Amino acid sequence: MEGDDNLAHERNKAEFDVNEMKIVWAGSRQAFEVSNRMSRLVASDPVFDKSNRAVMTRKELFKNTLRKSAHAWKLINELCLSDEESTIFKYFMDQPGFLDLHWRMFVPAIKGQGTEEQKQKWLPLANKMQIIGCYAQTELGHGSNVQGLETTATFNPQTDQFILHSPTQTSSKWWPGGLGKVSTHAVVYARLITNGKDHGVHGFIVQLRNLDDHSPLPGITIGDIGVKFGNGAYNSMDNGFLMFDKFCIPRDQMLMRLSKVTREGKYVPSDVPRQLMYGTMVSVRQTIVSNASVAMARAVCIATRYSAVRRQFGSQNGGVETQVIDYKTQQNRLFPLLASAYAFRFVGEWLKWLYTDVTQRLEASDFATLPEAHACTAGLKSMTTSATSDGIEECRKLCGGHGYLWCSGLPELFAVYVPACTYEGDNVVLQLQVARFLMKTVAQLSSGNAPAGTTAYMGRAKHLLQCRSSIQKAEDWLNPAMVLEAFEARALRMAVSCANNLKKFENQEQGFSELLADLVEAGIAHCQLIVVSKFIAKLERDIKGKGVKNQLKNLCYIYALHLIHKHLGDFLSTNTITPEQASLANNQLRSLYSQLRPNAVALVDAFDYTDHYLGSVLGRYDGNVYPKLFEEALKDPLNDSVVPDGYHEYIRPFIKQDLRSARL
Ligand SMILES: CCCCCCCCCCCCCCCCCCCC(=O)SCCNC(=O)CCNC(=O)[C@H](O)C(C)(C)COP(=O)(O)OP(=O)(O)OC[C@H]1O[C@@H](n2cnc3c(N)ncnc32)[C@H](O)[C@@H]1OP(=O)(O)O
Ligand SMILES: Cc1cc2nc3c(=O)[nH]c(=O)nc-3n(C[C@H](O)[C@H](O)[C@H](O)COP(=O)(O)OP(=O)(O)OC[C@H]3O[C@@H](n4cnc5c(N)ncnc54)[C@H](O)[C@@H]3O)c2cc1C
Repeated sequence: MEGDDNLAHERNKAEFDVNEMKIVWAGSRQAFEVSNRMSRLVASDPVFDKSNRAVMTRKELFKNTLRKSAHAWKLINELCLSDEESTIFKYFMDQPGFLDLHWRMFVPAIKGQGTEEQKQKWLPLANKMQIIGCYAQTELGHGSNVQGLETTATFNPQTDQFILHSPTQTSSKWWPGGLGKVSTHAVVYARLITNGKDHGVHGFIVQLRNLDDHSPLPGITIGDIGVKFGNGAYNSMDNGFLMFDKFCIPRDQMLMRLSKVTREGKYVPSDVPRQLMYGTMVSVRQTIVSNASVAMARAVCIATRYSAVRRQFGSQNGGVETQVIDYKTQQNRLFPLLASAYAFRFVGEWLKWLYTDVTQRLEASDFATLPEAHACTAGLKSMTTSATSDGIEECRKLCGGHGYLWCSGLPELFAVYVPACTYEGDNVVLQLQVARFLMKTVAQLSSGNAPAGTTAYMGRAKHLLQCRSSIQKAEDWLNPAMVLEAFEARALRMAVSCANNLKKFENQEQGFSELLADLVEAGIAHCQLIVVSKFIAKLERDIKGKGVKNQLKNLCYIYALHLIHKHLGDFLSTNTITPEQASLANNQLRSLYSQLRPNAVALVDAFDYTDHYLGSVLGRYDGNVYPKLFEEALKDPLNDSVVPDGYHEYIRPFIKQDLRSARL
């Protein structure tokens, strides 16, 4: 059977309304319409071609990214795209570049931390891209430890200026995207010093380059930090370094919405939590969770379509071979990833709601939910990006040898995606923030304060610490209350176990250091509970379309039960479930895989990705894999000539045994 016949046959088997599922995936009919229109707008424009990124030199790749960015900006203006449309348009451009940092970090940092006057001055320039900005926080010596940054901003009352200085090599800014070659400005984080006193890290708007000829301003040393992981991939981004040599900026360029420095040099501390200074990171972490679902879906779409096209073994007497998607091992690796894509989508929707809610509360000076918002954004960013990076690599392996080809789309996707485990907060460091939050919540349980939000379940500690799962048969694992209770009991017991172990240490910080590995596991268990509970909550909503809810139910329970299987040690060692109940979960999981199987291709079609966005020969909508693999191979520059360059110098001497003449 040809690839296109295979996929047509698969699509005919679907038991649900794919068009309605597309709307559930997008979040609303309007969101679907925008996403569909923007992705096709990008795909139809030859400037956004991505086919030769792997064979471009770094300079070509970078210049091509500038070209694409300029073209995108022109189209956004000509077509008067809304903010929502242009964000999605840039996303489907699928080319990491300075635009990401300008719009996702520089502009939000000014919006969140600038005074009204500062916003009035800087935002119109940034919104029209008359200035281009980046987010310069990380230094050569410190990234995770923000309080350890070394760059100084010393107030000089004589000139009413701050003097920015990099006192050591390790204080050089290192990593900011868009800094190396493009940005004219940056929000720079530096230690504020007034009257010889260090007030800790604060944000400043700093001009870096001359607006006439783009040269660095005197007192600024700047450049790109060099080639990063993978061909093409994130190398389109100019991650940069920056050093200040007593570089002066006016006092009104300190971002002063939170704390201030007066004309006399008096420091006026913030009367709101100083952590609001970290607000830009919280906002980006929230969007990274939604991005995780998109990246996971992309890899899964490629692996699912290819697994339906690919056949190996199983033929008798020359008949058709088995589609590899029919092997239970393939399903056991692939279907949980498909379920994870949907799970991350829905938890991303919820996190967006939570972030909007906390933002509104902060505007009304209600800071009560800030710790929860920080823990959720940090923990879910960590958990979903780790799972997605691993998932993309698993999808590559699911595609066998061809998955290793650049044109499968998976190597580049992995290389672009994997730094999400590090940027915007290292995943271990962020998960430890969740653990701290959990330890505080557990410590307060005896005080009578009922925990709220995502830790509300801890308020039922008495029950959850001693309950035994009442699962008796495999179908019981489709009972949402029973599944939730298992995840709640496991998460609470792991957190309480850490808290009890902490008590054994006289010094709590030392205890925390000793128990770091267990604390991370407790944080992950809590985050997995959030994802499962938000998926279950989604099922309780009104979901339209023939068979759509049924498919989502299957995906939800596949997500939950595969986690039980993967983290069985946690569930058994906390006595949350018995080995027999674990075995029933496995039986149910197998049954769910069989139910999902005929719908697998339609479930990835529901992502509505264009072939342009997928960028994969293996994941093509028409399944026409083999002829296109040949076409791609023939395009490789090595195939430009039949006899390769270097033959006469380095191959012929071997064959003719005249190695003395080889130019080694
Ligand atoms: C195939 C081709 C595909 C192409 C695809 C192209 C698509 C492109 C799309 C790409 C999308 C992505 C675009 C984004 C690009 C991202 C670029 C990355 C940018 C960066 O990385 S910026 C730098 C980020 N840096 C960090 O995240 C640093 C991490 N460290 C910290 O955040 C903090 O320092 C830490 C570790 C959380 C806290 O440390 P600690 O020492 O405890 O800190 P403090 O003393 O300051 O704080 C103590 C107290 O505050 C609480 N806290 C901490 N942070 C927050 C917060 N943000 N909000 C609220 N509260 C906070 C902390 O919990 C403590 O509370 P206590 O109650 O315990 O006192
Ligand atoms: C592609 C990319 C783009 C980036 N873009 C930007 C940008 O635009 N702007 C910007 O300012 N920065 C940017 N960064 C920097 C990024 O935010 C930092 O690299 C990140 O915050 C991690 O910090 P680090 O590099 O100091 O890691 P480190 O903290 O040095 O981590 C090294 C190891 O130590 C472990 N570790 C560290 N602290 C602890 C702890 N307390 N407990 C247990 N383990 C610990 C970590 O888990 C990790 O395994 C970017 C980075 C990358 C890779």
